[in-house]
Amino acid sequence: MPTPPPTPPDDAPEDLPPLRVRTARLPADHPAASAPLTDLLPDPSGTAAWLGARVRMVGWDEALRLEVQGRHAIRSAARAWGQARRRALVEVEDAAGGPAPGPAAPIALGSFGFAEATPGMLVVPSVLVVEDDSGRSVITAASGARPEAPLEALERAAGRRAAQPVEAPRGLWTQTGRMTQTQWMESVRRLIARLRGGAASKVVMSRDMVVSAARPVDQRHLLSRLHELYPTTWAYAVDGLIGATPEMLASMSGARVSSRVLAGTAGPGEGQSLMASLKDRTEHMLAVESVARALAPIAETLEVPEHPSVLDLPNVSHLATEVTATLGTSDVLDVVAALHPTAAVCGTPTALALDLLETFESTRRGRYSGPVGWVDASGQGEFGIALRCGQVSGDGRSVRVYAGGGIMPDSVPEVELAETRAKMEPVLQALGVAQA
Ligand SMILES: C=C(O[C@@H]1C=C(C(=O)O)C=C[C@H]1O)C(=O)O
Repeated sequence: MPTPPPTPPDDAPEDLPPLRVRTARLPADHPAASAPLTDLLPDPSGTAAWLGARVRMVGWDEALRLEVQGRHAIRSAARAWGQARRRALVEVEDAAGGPAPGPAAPIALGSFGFAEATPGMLVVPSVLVVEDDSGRSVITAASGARPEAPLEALERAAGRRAAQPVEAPRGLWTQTGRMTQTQWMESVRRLIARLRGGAASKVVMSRDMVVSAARPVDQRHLLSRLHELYPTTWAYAVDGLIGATPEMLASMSGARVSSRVLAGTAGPGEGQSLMASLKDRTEHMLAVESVARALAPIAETLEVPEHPSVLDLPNVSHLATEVTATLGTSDVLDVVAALHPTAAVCGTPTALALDLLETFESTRRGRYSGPVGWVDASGQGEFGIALRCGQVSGDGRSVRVYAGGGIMPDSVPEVELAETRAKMEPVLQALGVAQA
């Protein structure tokens, strides 16, 4: 299906046709009701997905795309989505059982750049299958015209899928990214010297590498492998950015928001050494403070646990703190705009860290370490931080893999490099390729 041209959000309002939406609950005896969600995706590319504990969704084709960029990108996305969702015309098919619980149609998936200059987007898929603990529903959407009936759209997708079955990538090779590992450690060493001189408290330095493939990588394979291997994370796919993040920026439900802050990393099962490490506890505290500070002006209540806990993952362990708040707003995008970038992915103080990144980090982050997630018709939603991910190129023949770590005055470059290698592992493992 053709992709509609991007809509400039600031002129999005009245003269554009409203989004039309149809939504139907998937009957329990429908074949698509029990298949793994990722098995419903029809094409090797164009995958849109969010797979987490609260809600899971997969989508394809595009009914609406709102592109944003610049200083207030996330705020303009919030405004444009506010207009689009309020004007949307929603038909609930088979409303006998009442409106479906969980997220309300229409739903957009979103992904924003780490840097202001990087374009970000909200996308409403033409077909979206949504699952929460109460069951599955199918939402179809179109701009202007009446969308296809939800169950018919599923059937058509099954035909496309049969013609293009999921394939594991073959013939992969790895290449260095913008810096070799040695160059990166040298840059970290110079940054540490600056931090010791008082230039900032913490800076999160990232690096990248490239996995190339003889034939286009099937996005469905990458997504479903990440979800299988890292089932306690949030697996996501938006516009070719595919990953499995353990870090929640903002999960909004009613006026309550929760944010899982991560900072401080060690090998799997080594959480106790993190709890005992002054360097990691300090690094973690800076990240928690940055979230608490961003939420305070918009919070009616704010709860920040005194001590972190340990999050254990197959590839690493992290110090983790769950910050919760009750807010005056109920729009997750407003909260995301207030929070990004946190010290977990940027540093402390933010402005000084950004300046030091200009000098020492050559990675073009794109949407890696930016917010990624979904927002529904009432502004509820979840946005994680796009970590443990790769950006699939337009032709599918390469995946740029990213990872970073918080650098402190007492960091050791070799240890930081090992940490980024461990953080690249999920995508490499899902693709089936060894570390360089
Ligand atoms: C920057 C990344 O991870 C972030 C940095 C961490 C750290 O420095 O200890 C831990 C978790 C994330 O907040 C990444 O995964 O690329």
